[in-house]
Amino acid sequence: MASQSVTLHDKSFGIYLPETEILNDIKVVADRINEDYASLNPLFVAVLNGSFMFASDLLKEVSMPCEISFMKVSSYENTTSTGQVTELVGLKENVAGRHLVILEDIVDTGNTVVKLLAMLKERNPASIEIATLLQKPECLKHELSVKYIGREIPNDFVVGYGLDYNGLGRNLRDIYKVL
Ligand SMILES: O=P(O)(O)OC[C@H]1O[C@H](OP(=O)(O)OP(=O)(O)O)[C@H](O)[C@@H]1O
Ligand code: HPA
Repeated sequence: MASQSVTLHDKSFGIYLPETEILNDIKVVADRINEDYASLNPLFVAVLNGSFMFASDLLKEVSMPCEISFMKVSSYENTTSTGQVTELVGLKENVAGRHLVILEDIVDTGNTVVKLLAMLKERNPASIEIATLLQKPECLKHELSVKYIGREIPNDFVVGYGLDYNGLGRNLRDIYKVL
């Protein structure tokens, strides 16, 4: 049973999406990916740190042969995007000719995925799509087509299920929003 509220650093958060709903959303995304990539041996590129839980639960529902690797970029301090995406931890795989699916916990301004798309496109993959657990459509600053979206949410800062507030909250099984 999820706690109704949590306090992290100086902020309180109330329950927003229980784990059961998160897992249902992930199953719907995974079913679509299973259909679209049945014979394509996709390479999932999970964006650290936040996407680790989403990547784990999504991959358990993916039924075709596939691979996964991880990249790390960072753009957030406190609860606001700096607009700068830095700290790339690279991908070792040769992605030329591969079908890539970027895995994100959340697309907010879109700064992170736009930068990642540019970095990855330079390496000539056969295709690139984005799968995100959450998207905040009101916050998007880029023309961006996100093919797989678990759920659209309003512009509230959320934590849990991999998402953090200054490092804390990633371990929560459920998603909470700032009160
Ligand atoms: O669409 P955007 O406005 O770029 O926001 C989304 C990104 O911000 C968060 O990552 P962050 O840079 O905070 O690193 P983290 O995953 O380590 O928390 C989140 O995990 C996304 O990667
Ligand atoms: O709402 C959010 N919560 C945690 N990390 C984030 N990164 C972008 N938006 C968010």
